[in-house]
Amino acid sequence: MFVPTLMGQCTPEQQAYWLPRALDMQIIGTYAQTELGHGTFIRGLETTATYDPETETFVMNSPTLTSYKWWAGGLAKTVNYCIVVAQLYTKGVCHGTHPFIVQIRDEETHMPRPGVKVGDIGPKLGFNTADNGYLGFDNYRIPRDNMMMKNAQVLKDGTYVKVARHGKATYGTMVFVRVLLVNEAAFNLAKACTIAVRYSAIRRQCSPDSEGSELQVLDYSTQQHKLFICIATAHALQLNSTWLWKTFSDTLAAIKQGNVDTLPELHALSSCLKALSTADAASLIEQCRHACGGHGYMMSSGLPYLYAFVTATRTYEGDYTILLLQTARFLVKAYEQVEAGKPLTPTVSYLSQAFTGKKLPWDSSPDGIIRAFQALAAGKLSSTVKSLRKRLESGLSYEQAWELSTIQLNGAAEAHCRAVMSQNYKSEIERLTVNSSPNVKLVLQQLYKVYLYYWALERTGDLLLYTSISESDIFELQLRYEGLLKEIRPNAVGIVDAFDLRDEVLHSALGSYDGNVYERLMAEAQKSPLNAEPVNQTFHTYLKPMMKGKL
Ligand SMILES: Cc1cc2nc3c(=O)[nH]c(=O)nc-3n(C[C@H](O)[C@H](O)[C@H](O)COP(=O)(O)OP(=O)(O)OC[C@H]3O[C@@H](n4cnc5c(N)ncnc54)[C@H](O)[C@@H]3O)c2cc1C
Repeated sequence: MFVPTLMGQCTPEQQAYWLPRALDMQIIGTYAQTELGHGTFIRGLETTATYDPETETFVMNSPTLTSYKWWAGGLAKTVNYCIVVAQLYTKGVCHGTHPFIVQIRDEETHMPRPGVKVGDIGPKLGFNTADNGYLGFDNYRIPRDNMMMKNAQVLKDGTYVKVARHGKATYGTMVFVRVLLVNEAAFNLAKACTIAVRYSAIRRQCSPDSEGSELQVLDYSTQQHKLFICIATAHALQLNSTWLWKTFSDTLAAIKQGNVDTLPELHALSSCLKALSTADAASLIEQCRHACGGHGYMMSSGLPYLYAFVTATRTYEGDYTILLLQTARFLVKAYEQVEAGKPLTPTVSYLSQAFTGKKLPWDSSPDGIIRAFQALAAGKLSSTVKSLRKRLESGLSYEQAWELSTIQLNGAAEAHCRAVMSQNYKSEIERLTVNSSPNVKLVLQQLYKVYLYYWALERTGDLLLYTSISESDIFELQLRYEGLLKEIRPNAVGIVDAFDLRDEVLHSALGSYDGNVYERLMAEAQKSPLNAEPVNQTFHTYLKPMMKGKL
């Protein structure tokens, strides 16, 4: 976030000074926005930057305990500079939050500068090799030029000037980081499925008949149900991240031509894709861990580390719920546009279905299922808007009615995102496999079908509400899904090998290419410090005295 923010929020002159220093690692920086007391509610941040025209400096202060910056990566011990988001005061007026470049440590001695209080926030669920830190200021002065002045400036005499431009630059940093996160979710999920699928081919457990040999656990239908959706989702997320990047580039090109119409759609898409991809990846990595039984609980499996890493991405750079609610705001506006007979942008054009007054006829083909997901999203949105309006009619304010409807709004946004992801996944596979061999095409089609069937079966209640699907259709779909798992099984190891992840990258005793699971588990166990001596001191200090009744 440090470098992208320098790119997005600095004037060209500021960039010319700061970017080379950051890119050459002459300075190391982080992005400190979140405080002990506020994360999501950015307007509630309490750190202040008060301009003093006498010295042409900003005076940074942390007026309360809750105003301390909290969480920034590398802040505790590593970085010497920091982008700090603070409430800007000049001429006695608060102009809201703005970013500042703040030197927090001496460039030679690395000592914290006088007036800067910096430290480590302590152990976390994961990320324990990152020194996430806290930061407070006591009348700490920074030069006026260190305000990042692309979007607003404070002149030497303290006059505040807002630079009129639309949010292109801010969108740039935000969407860039979200594309990275969707991509990273795909990459980490691919690692987890490689580990779990390879291990499931090595692991044998139980035998269907008392005489027969034990089965590879990958042969069990329930194991395939746990794992093949993980492979399909890793593909879906990867393809959606490249699609999002392309949509972003197209939007930037349109903005250059003066057309900003698709900006709200891009914002809505990047919000829900970040939310869903990080949440799906985290829960499916946990599913991969379940699929590896007890050994999956070992740190040496690599899975706990992957889970701890990815589950944090659901929270940072926009919490899951908050991002879905942002998408929901866009969807409600789109719904109102359909009502008013106005045209819609491409990813929401399906919403017009909500106004037909009929259930969508069920069609179990892949395109039919995608249309059903769209009908489901349109139906959910429509009933959410009804709830919202009912609450407004009862005399509540818009914000009160909105708040009471947020559970449904989140559901509608999730359904919309699932429909978008499904559609992109299928169309990207079709586009990319035009010249592929029939066998490659077949396998990739099987995987997107797994994704579609899996989510249709997960949402049968909604499908019954918004499409004409019947009990026998669901029964039929379930059988097709189970049949598909059996078709994928012979290729499962080959498909995860195709992620082409080296052992050094997987870092897992269970998932190495050679399949020497038990040898590697034992070798890792030997590294435990407890195995360094035959008798541990605690025996003499505590156990023996207790056993001999002499404690
Ligand atoms: C590993 C990690 C690294 C991080 N790195 C950085 C960093 O480098 N720099 C930085 O500045 N920050 C960083 N963060 C902080 C991160 O950005 C915040 O944790 C995140 O923005 C959420 O804010 P919060 O923790 O204050 O949660 P809160 O905003 O307090 O949310 C708590 C709960 O309340 C819900 N909630 C909040 N507001 C609403 C609302 N209006 N409506 C409905 N529900 C609501 C949320 O959904 C959530 O469930 C990091 C966090 C983690 C975990």
